Amino acid sequence: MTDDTQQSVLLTTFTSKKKRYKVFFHQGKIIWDNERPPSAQITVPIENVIAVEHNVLQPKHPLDDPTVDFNSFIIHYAERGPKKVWKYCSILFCHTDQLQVSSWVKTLQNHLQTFTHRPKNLLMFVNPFGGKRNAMRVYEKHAKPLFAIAGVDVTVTVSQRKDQIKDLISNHNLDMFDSVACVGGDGTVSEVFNGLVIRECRLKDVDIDDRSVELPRPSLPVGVIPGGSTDTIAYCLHGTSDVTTAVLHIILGDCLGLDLVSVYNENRFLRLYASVSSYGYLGDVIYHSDKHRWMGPKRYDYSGFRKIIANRGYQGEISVLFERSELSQSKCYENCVLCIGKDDTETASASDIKLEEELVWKTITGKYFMVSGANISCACARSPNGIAPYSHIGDGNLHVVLVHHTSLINNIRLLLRLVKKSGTIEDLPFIEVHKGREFSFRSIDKASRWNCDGEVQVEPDIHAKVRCQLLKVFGKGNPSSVDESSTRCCGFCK
Ligand SMILES: Nc1ncnc2c1ncn2[C@@H]1O[C@H](COP(=O)(O)OP(=O)(O)OP(=O)(O)O)[C@@H](O)[C@H]1O
Repeated sequence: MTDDTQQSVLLTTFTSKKKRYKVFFHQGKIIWDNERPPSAQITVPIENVIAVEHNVLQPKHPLDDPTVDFNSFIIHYAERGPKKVWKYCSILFCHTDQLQVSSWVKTLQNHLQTFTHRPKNLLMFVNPFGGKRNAMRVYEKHAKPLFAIAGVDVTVTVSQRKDQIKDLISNHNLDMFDSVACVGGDGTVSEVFNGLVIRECRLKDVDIDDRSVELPRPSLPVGVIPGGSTDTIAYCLHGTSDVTTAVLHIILGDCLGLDLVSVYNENRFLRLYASVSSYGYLGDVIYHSDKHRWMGPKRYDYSGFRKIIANRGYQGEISVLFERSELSQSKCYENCVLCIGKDDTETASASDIKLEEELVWKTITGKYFMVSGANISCACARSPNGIAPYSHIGDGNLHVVLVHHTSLINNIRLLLRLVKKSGTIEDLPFIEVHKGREFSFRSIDKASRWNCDGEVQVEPDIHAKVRCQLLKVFGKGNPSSVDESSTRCCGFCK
């Protein structure tokens, strides 16, 4: 915000729904009294305002044109509600003096124009196949009207096949867009992320199969609107899988740097993932449940039950490139200092040089129920703490979670712990967690598959490497709720 816009002051008494309001605008905040008792004030930071416009009166006769009412204006804004959910709000103010109204409209619109980080031309992908197969309805009902109010020009593409989104993004000219978004589950988000990075490598002539190269950062930020079955990525970015919250974050334009993990076999690049790659139990579940998609999200319960009974453990050798520093028990919340510290490329590379010296490989061999490389906590509505509660979205590390082969009872304890609000799976005695930058896995004996962002990856022997904040995503991060911050607060985020 420029100094001029920061300094502007407005004070006018307006009417709204036959009630008089003293409305004040100063230092980037619009303030008015609450309509209903208790008589508190409503304060809306200009950063949360979506649009300001003169009111348009709808004609009494359908054949007449709507008319602009220069005596009233509407402020459209976003407000954080309870349970981490944001909601859309609006208020209409009227005044007998048109000059008063136009002065407010002009001043506020001038402020909004300084928010150049907000998307104007958005490329939107909708996956009609994922989740409950209602992504198009979700878009039409919850996203389209808000984008229209915000004046975002949205170009919608409905995917027709698996990998189409990835192919379109990686091979087409996207110069006319300033951002990309999707409505879908983790598989759809993963296609968008993979498409953008593959495209950037093509444009910058970077050999993506060479694990040692720095992968170039795509410039377009990505919006993630949940429309799948688990929606882990959306949940971890916003602390909720509420659609309106995700849409409002795209409109408001705040961005976070998200780590991505690149996965290779011995010779070439396989894919990038954003949430988790799991071998063993969850690999078996995704492979089995993919054949029962007709069941919808219930397929995970069905396959989960079948595969927990059938699990006999998988032998494997895991090597982790890890930091000597301790595994910090800090959760990743909004304004997380640990992630913000990695935001600046220069700072990141300086600390990288320092840390390179402290990085060491360790190798562990054993029999496992499940092996996971979690890039984020992987919390979702079903699992409020996720598989790796202390994994951060942009700190350049992943958490390798090893669940040792044990009894069926213990496996069930693990699943119950995953769905519980309190406690984490790390408290269980048969779980081992290693924080690292890279890991590789080699299967011994009978092999399972990997479940990468909810997609089947058939090659068992892989190498995975975290790419620190490779992408910008729309969001503010997971807001900490009172009970969470009072139990185990992030030492870094405080
Ligand atoms: N039109 C389509 N027909 C068939 N498959 C599609 C189509 N569009 C996208 N896909 C594929 O659908 C798969 C599932 O999508 P997605 O991951 O979004 O939903 P989900 O699996 O229900 O959700 P989640 O991953 O959150 O559990 C992805 O692999 C995606 O590539």
